[in-house]
Amino acid sequence: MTLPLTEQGSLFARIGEEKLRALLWAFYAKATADELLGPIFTAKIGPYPRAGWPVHIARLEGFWRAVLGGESAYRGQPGPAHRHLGATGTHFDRWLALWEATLAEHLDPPEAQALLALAARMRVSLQRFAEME
Ligand code: HEM
Repeated sequence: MTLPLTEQGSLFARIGEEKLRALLWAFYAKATADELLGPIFTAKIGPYPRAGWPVHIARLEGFWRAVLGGESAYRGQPGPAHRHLGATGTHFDRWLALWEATLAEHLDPPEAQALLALAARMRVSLQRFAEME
């Protein structure tokens, strides 16, 4: 992403693997319980926290490690993964609201703010893919 590498590195270093993992599980607990987002996630990944969730969260952990400057084996393509889900701007608004709430519960304000800004920036291109025919 566009933060300088040193700053990204320090973000992952400051948060640490355990907090990042706990944050992701907590976020997808909220997302799957949400009346708007839940059905989309459940249809694709299965009932939280079983079915495909441990694998999906491990994948997202790799994604966020890469974004935050940690070591990562993530080689996915987040854009295409959002095609044909039926997700619109309303879904992305809700996603970001739940992300913001989870960040506030798990991280200190500077890290929370940084992870919110990163997701808000990525939203633009992910939503473009989501709304492709
Ligand atoms: C800025 C907001 C978002 C970010 C940063 C994000 C990030 C990601 C990432 C990194 C993946 C993994 C892609 C891969 O397989 O390599 C993913 C998958 C997925 N996302 Fe999102 N996402 C966002 C918004 C949404 C929204 C609004 C929805 C709709 C409810 C959604 C639904 C999904 C689903 C269902 C998958 C699994 C796709 C599959 O396995 O085929 N995401 N997301």
